[in-house]
Amino acid sequence: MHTLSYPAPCKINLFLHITGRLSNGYHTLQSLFLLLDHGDTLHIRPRQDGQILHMNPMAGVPAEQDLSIRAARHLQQVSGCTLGADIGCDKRTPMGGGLGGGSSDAATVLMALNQQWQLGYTRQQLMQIGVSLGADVPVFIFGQPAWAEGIGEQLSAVSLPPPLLDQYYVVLTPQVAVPTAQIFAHQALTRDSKPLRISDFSNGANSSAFWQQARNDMEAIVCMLYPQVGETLAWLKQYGDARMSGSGASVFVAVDSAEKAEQLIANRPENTSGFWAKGLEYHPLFASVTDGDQATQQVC
Ligand SMILES: C[C@@](CO)(OP(=O)(O)O)[C@H](O)COP(=O)(O)OP(=O)(O)OC[C@H]1O[C@@H](n2ccc(N)nc2=O)[C@H](O)[C@@H]1O
Ligand SMILES: Nc1ncnc2c1ncn2[C@@H]1O[C@H](COP(=O)(O)OP(=O)(O)O)[C@@H](O)[C@H]1O
Repeated sequence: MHTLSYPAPCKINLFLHITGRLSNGYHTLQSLFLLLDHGDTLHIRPRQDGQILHMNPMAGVPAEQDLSIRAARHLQQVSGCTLGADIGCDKRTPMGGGLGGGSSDAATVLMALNQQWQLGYTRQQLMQIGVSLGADVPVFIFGQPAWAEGIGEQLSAVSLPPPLLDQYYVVLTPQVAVPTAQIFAHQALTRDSKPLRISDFSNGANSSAFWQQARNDMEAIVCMLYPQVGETLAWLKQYGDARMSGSGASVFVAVDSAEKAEQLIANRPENTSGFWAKGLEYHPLFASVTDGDQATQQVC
């Protein structure tokens, strides 16, 4: 079989509230995830000998630790499949940027190999397989704008009002990698945000009242520990209601035209990388996974 190419879009968190901490150290949160039409491309070809190999490992990420390789090995293990895969990646999503690049790579590998190895797992099953690789993996398999609870894996589809889907998201990433675990572990992190109800969003997504109470609880700590993030955020706030995505370091703002987005990218502060993108209603691989309750029979 030939090598096939698959997109791995990035995400932004339109807001992120931390509502508590579990006994295993993980945090309960509420967030609104939006996938963007910008991201990595994975190149995947099945192997008959069962090996799973990375064709172009990234500097600083040994193949064994790469989430795309870990996803393929995990899927092989849980399915008992004897096939392997060659995996390559064109990396465009900044690493450690709060844009879920690694998690999206993992999700894309799970969806692609589910097809190539003819495993027949449903969306729900693949999401369960994905969550053990990272809290952010299921949302990419879910594949739609999502209201997230639990550790980020309990997902409900939300229809975003047209302004949120039609806008142009300008995303800037200062040259600093923020370790997610460090921020979640910080003693000064807000962990007691009052839970919102999904109906607050469904009824109020168009109102400024909803957005005034929707923040990113990790933003203050990240800006304190990594001043470049605070500076980039302050710059972007000149142009709208800018926020940080996830645990940073990326920050974003929505503008209403591609021209404005281009202008912001062209004038962005030194030592930042940037791109603009639009929100996705569906992950490009959404239709490749079935929603049925039962998996179809495995042929691997
Ligand atoms: C903060 C968020 C928001 O979308 O995204 P990123 O900024 O990483 O993209 C996610 O919750 C991150 O998800 P993900 O990056 O998959 O996290 P994991 O690999 O599962 O966990 C990394 C570490 O973060 C902490 N962690 C993660 C998720 C969570 N709900 N509570 C936590 O306390 C744990 O200490 C864990 O060891
Ligand atoms: N395929 C991958 N792409 C990006 N990062 C990866 C990948 N595999 C493992 N990692 C590791 O995961 C860390 C977090 O990466 P990433 O998912 O891009 O950021 P975030 O969790 O902030 O959204 C990286 O710093 C890197 O060490």
